[in-house]
Amino acid sequence: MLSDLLLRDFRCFTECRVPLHPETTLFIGRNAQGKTSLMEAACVLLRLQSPRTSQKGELIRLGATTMLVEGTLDGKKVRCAQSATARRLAIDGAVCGRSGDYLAQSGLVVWMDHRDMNLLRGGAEHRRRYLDFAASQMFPDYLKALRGYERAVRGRNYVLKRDAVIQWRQADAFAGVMDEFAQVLRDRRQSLMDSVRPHVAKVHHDLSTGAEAVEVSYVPGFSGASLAEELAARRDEEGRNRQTAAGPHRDDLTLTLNGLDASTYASEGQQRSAALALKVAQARVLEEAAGKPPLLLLDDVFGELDAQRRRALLGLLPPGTQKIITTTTLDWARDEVVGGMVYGVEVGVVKQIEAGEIL
Ligand SMILES: Nc1ncnc2c1ncn2[C@@H]1O[C@H](COP(=O)(O)OP(=O)(O)OP(=O)(O)O)[C@@H](O)[C@H]1O
Repeated sequence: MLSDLLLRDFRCFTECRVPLHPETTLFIGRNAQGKTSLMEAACVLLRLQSPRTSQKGELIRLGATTMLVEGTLDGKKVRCAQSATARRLAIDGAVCGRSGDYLAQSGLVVWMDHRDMNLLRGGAEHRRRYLDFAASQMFPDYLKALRGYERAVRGRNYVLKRDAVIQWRQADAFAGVMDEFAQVLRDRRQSLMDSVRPHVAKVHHDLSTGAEAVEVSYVPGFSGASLAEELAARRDEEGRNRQTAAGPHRDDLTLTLNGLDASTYASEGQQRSAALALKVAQARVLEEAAGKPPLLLLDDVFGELDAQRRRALLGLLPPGTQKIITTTTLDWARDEVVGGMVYGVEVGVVKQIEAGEIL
């Protein structure tokens, strides 16, 4: 459990310390007051990544040079300080030189927001990000394979584009490096989706009327035993297109509703339920893997749902899950957050709201 959070020079916050509730912490405020930034800080602290940006400099408050996020996780002090070029991580005062060591000890996270609809409607990169966010929390070797693969495929694409006559020996050398990483990524993503698939079907069944069947499948971006061999066999195509034709960077997920493509066939409400089901399934699978539920970060999700689906969603989350929720309106929350902590957020300042003020 993350029992408190300190932000210094993070986004619009100069300094802010917030005790968190073991179950439900709610941040309420108008748009652009800093609600999402608070949750983002929790995500950066536990996973060293933001679901909003890959540009680390964006997290640092304008005018400052370093940001700090700190918290108490299961009794341990975790700390992430970052400038535009360097990052310092520490657990209980001991510096962690390698992010892998830090991540192995920091907590698990599932993030849900309105952009989850992109899992259905958006390009394959959104679904690959879903795979990466979960798989990197389940498999210790995943991030190393992902970073290694991404570096190699970037290098190979550069070689394919660079010269009028392609230097195939160089391209093949990169393919050799990609091959091993690609096997790891495909195995882990397949194994993740084997665990996720039954949960998605079940959660979606419970969230909707029960009459619709949702199925999710993993579609690897290469099919044979060796990626290098597959690329060698597609040399003509790569020569024409000047980019790497196969590999995990082409992986995707397909979602069907009653056997039909959910991205085109499903209604908006059905797509929303399918996206929620994917995220709840992620939480359940992470809990199965770790033996304890992840921290759930729910950014303005509940306001968009009708009361029935809201209750259904809350009931489907792993029991005892710690949740941080943001909302612009308390209308829906009066019943659901009884017993939790509620904070008002206004231009980077956070103030606790007492129960009497809510009701
Ligand atoms: N690096 C930064 N330095 C200073 N301010 C920033 C930085 N990055 C973002 N902001 C500002 O922080 C404010 C809060 O943004 P945030 O997304 O957290 O708001 P929010 O309350 O979640 O809004 P919404 O309800 O619209 O999602 C915005 O005005 C944004 O422009």
